[in-house]
Amino acid sequence: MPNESVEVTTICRDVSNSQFILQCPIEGHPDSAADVEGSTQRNLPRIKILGTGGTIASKGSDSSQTAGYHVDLTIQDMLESIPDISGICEIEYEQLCNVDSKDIDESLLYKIYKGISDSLQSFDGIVITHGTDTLAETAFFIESTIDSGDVPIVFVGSMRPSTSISADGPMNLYQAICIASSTKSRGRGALVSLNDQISAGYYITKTNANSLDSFNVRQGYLGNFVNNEIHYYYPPVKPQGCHRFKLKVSPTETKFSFPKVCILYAHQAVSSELLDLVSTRYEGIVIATLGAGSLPDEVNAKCLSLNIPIVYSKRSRDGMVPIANLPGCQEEVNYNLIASGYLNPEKSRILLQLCLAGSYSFNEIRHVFSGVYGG
Ligand SMILES: NC(=O)C[C@H](N)C(=O)O
Repeated sequence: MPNESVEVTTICRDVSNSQFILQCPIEGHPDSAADVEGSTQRNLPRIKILGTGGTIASKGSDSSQTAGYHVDLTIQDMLESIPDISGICEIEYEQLCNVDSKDIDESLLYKIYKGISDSLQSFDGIVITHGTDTLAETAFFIESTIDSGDVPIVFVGSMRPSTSISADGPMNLYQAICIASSTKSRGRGALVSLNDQISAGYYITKTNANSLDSFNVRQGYLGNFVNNEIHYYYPPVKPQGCHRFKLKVSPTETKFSFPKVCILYAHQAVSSELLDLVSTRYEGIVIATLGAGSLPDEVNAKCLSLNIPIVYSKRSRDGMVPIANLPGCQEEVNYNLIASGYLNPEKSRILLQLCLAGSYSFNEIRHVFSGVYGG
């Protein structure tokens, strides 16, 4: 398997004005029942919070507004909305950006990657506040590119803006900080903490556009947060078959970009015309196929005729695309179709981009996807 470094461009980090350190007061926090074993007044876990925006950092114009609000809060504002955590951990925070997650592009993704990588050595846990719409993609990218060792990386967002009645952001943020501070979270990689549940960033999907219980993970939640207690159902574990890519910063470049991969959504009467339209402009294609890899014969034939990797993913939220459902002869040299396994289209897209950035061959890409039972 190739393990070449992926060349990426460096970005200009201008965060010198947005770094703050909250000093831990002498007295411990009376409510600090979260599992932060070993923490003492002098030896609390050090947590880095990286702010990127999202609904958790948003304000509406009145307390009943839950749509059409705007990003407006900094990390500092958000920390003011949660109980005193100075008895639980020491906090340092950095505002990487403040955007709706629809605007998390490759440069911001890389900025988040860099913010996490730079913090791993000096912190015991990292929390990333993020919009929920694309949070799962960022978490997947981070799990695929960063070996965080023991350091938990906890993504958190909210479904209601900060101004709403029963806003969920403060509780979610508080829980994420406790989870990142807990020794129980060590060795679990990228986690997502939302609505009292803890899940693997590699597998989580946003499945509800409105509800507080917006994230779902068919592979199972890893744990739960109840009344300041963190309960993990399993010992520390990382996703099976996750391929780790190494990103390398090239100091000469100024903008981070990835090979272009698009997602096509199949439907009744889908035609190969779509493939004609995009195949000259993209280096790879992911198709949200019908069922478990099903497409009309004419579309399959077009896919096989193109000399770019095409990942067969699925419209169905759950289940998988097995290799056996791919058309054509898989023994053929230059066979360009890949089954996504359990990965949904948006995660397949990121994985394919990472493979293409490393100049992986069709076979090597297939091998990477086989980790999630595709290939
Ligand atoms: N709940 C949210 O965070 C949604 C928001 N549009 C975002 O992804 O930034």
